Amino acid sequence: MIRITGLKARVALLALLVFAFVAFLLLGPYEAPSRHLSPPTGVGKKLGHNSEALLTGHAIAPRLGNATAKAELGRAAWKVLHTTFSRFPEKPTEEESEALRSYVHLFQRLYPCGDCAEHFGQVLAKYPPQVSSRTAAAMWGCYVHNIVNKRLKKPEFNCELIGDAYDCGCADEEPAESGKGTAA
Ligand SMILES: Cc1cc2nc3c(=O)[nH]c(=O)nc-3n(C[C@H](O)[C@H](O)[C@H](O)COP(=O)(O)OP(=O)(O)OC[C@H]3O[C@@H](n4cnc5c(N)ncnc54)[C@H](O)[C@@H]3O)c2cc1C
Repeated sequence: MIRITGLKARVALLALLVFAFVAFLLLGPYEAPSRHLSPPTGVGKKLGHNSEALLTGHAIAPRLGNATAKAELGRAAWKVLHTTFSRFPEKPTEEESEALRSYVHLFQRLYPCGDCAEHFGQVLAKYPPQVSSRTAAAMWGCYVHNIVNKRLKKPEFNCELIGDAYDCGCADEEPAESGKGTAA
């Protein structure tokens, strides 16, 4: 047993006990922190019922919101890719062909959907980008998109129609303004 002697030590001990008692009254009993982080006040309100999964790092991919975002991203990405091919020169320089090859490989590496990017990487390894001409690039793009379609059990696209399918509306010449140059 510890014996406390001396007036100063007793006063210090008393002060410590009073402090602990006041702290208990103000803060309540001590709780060991939970292994799971709880959302900071207000976060749950903003993020809805997924907030816990988001903060603890659990996958939220199976949820509908995420699947929808993945599909939207895919549609937009394919559109950019196919339209890029449709605007590529029919007779590219070596440097232009190299630029397209790099673009496709970087597109794959940086694609924001990780599992999509991983699978597309395997497709690229088997079927490297065809960059010798606009037609070659467009047909290649159609072919690899069909591989992804097949994997996702989506219908095959008829690649003979690819030529008309991707007109970005970004013609080189500006359309003549109506009324411009006409007699008053
Ligand atoms: C590189 C890449 C990899 C992907 N990998 C995955 C994945 O692993 N898992 C996943 O869930 N999602 C993946 N996606 C998304 C997926 O491919 C679709 O974009 C998404 O599911 C939406 O499909 P959708 O039916 O609206 O049509 P999309 O496949 O997005 O096609 C959009 C439009 O393009 C046209 N089209 C269809 N096929 C072709 C073709 N062969 N050539 C030219 N035009 C065509 C059609 O008009 C179609 O409506 C990937 C997307 C990209 C860009």
